[in-house]
Amino acid sequence: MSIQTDDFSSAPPLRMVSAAPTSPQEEAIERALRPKLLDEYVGQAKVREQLEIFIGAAKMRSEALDHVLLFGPPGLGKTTLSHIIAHELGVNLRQTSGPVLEKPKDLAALLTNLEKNDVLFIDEIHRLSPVVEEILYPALEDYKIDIMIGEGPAARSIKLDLQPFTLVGATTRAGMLTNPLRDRFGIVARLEFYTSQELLRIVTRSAGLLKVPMDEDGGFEIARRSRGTPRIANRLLRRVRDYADVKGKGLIDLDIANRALAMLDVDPQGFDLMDRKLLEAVIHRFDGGPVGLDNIAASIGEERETIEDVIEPYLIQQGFLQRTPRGRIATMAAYRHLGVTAPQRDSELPGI
Ligand SMILES: Nc1ncnc2c1ncn2[C@@H]1O[C@H](COP(=O)(O)OP(=O)(O)OP(=O)(O)O)[C@@H](O)[C@H]1O
Ligand SMILES: [Mg+2]
Repeated sequence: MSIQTDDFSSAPPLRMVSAAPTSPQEEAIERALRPKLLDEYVGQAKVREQLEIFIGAAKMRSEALDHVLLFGPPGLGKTTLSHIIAHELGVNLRQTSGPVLEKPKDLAALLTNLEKNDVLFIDEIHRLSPVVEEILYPALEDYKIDIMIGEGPAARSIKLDLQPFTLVGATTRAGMLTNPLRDRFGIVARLEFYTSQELLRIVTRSAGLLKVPMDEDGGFEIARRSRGTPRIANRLLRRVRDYADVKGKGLIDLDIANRALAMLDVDPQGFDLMDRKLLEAVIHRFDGGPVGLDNIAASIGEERETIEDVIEPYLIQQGFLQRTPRGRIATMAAYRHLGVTAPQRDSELPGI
């Protein structure tokens, strides 16, 4: 089927519930709201319990913690957790990211500056270039690197010993890591979407830090419409606070939260315009699917990667979309949510 994309070519609206940070100010606020201790880190019980034990053991033996891979959709707390790990270990954290490390010497400079048992955090580790990744293998395994000095015939390779250190790698895509890299992580933690109760604890804590008056019903409404994502919960809290200040008396209660979230186009399920656009496209343009990712991307004018990393995981987790070998399928829940009557081929339709 050929797809007309013209009518969707306008820039996508700024996503209220986009999971990525939208501005430098937002990043600064995020830093301020970031929990610093494992005990303050809400949810992810399994990951927390494991880390508590492994961090405790490493400290007891004065060893470097084993390398840690954190993966999961954006905004679930990977960067936060990497800072907590360094803090709990009582060591320095050096931070960089896959795309920033262009040359082997960029990584070598970082590695040789690490002190004993320090944490090196590499965000977007699936985007490391192959030549940089090569340097990393012996560093991870034996705390050694091999680097080339000089050029041409005079070039020679030298081996350098490193201090023992912990690599914490973060990625939204564990599937895009090469096998040799993945195999070098002793601790692999998958972050899950948060429950509404967990998000309520997070927004309540944030409201306290930001000195925003909020009652429990108001907080819960924000929590349950935050796509299971702390970053979105904190963002919605700030926008609902603006609404409460201007349209109300400053207190975030259920009524204010409902009105503010409706104004922000976040629906009762926590879906925003892009979520609805995706579900509508699958249902109306592709008869409910199965439809391939590229066709969806062309139809709604979004990058394939954004759909895969940001939009789709929550829709799938909530049971509105299914990923099958033949493509994406809208479930009965999606039809119901959009108020569309499902076609008479129920036997083929998955879901409830
Ligand atoms: N478990 C948690 N408890 C409390 N707050 C959290 C938790 N996880 C995340 N947050 C809050 O959510 C915000 C976003 O988290 P963070 O930046 O760690 O996400 P991320 O997974 O690194 O996202 P990205 O993939 O975009 O880098 C932080 O400012 C932090 O305040
Ligand atoms: Mg991050």
